[in-house]
Amino acid sequence: MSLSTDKDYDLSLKIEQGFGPDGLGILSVTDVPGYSSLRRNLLHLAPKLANLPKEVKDDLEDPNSRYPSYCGSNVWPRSTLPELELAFKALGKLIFDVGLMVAYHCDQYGDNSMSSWCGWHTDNGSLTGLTCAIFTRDGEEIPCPDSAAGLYIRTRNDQIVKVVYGVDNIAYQIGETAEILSGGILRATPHCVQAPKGKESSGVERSTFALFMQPDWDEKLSFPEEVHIHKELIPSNASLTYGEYSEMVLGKYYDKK
Ligand SMILES: O=C(O)CCC(=O)C(=O)O
Ligand SMILES: [Fe+2]
Repeated sequence: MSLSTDKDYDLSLKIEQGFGPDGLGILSVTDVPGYSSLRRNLLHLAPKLANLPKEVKDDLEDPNSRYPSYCGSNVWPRSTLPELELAFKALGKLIFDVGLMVAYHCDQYGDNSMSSWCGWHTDNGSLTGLTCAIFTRDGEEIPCPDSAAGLYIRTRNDQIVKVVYGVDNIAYQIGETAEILSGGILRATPHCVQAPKGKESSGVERSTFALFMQPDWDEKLSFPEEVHIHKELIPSNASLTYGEYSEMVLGKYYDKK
């Protein structure tokens, strides 16, 4: 695979083992211009830093940041090893730039392309009734040009499955409230909608109808001990009404971004 970029790199990605389900989860990138010398420059400064007198090194420590804190200010040995800052930043920037290119290639395996029309989510109510969608172009119904497009769900054992049902069927999907009310026996169905891809797909529209069924606004929900959804929002042994629960979830999506 080769990584293309707006920069002047022509990189070949040497995949030792893929990132995929059977891979080791690591890959190596070769032939990055400038990398060898930046690597050597920085790594040879490490023993020099380690061999500085203890009082100098103590000054470089920041216990308040718990040493690796992400948001603390950097501390550089500017008077004793001035070249370290530049070497550190130069190598870091290069690894970051290449990492962005790797991330771009990873995106095709992630949610980004799969959930292109509607991102992964679970519905908030109890059950969602869904019609089978129609596809149109300029108002005329057409067969969907890409058989991979449409609704996908994630099963309990983490399989991604395309949902197929007939035009005369109504599909019902489990929502979060059914999970709560059933004490976790039913599980809210994670789902997303993938847009059609390819040349044939330009101008294609998809229409469907989703009917969300939900408890009364004031109905009390008692949450099971173990909640799988929105864990961070729900205090333990919570007793909230459906309305309070819905407001909390909507707040998470819309207010706290
Ligand atoms: O478009 C679909 O088939 C599903 C829509 C959906 O997930 C939703 O509206 O919550
Ligand atoms: Fe949905």
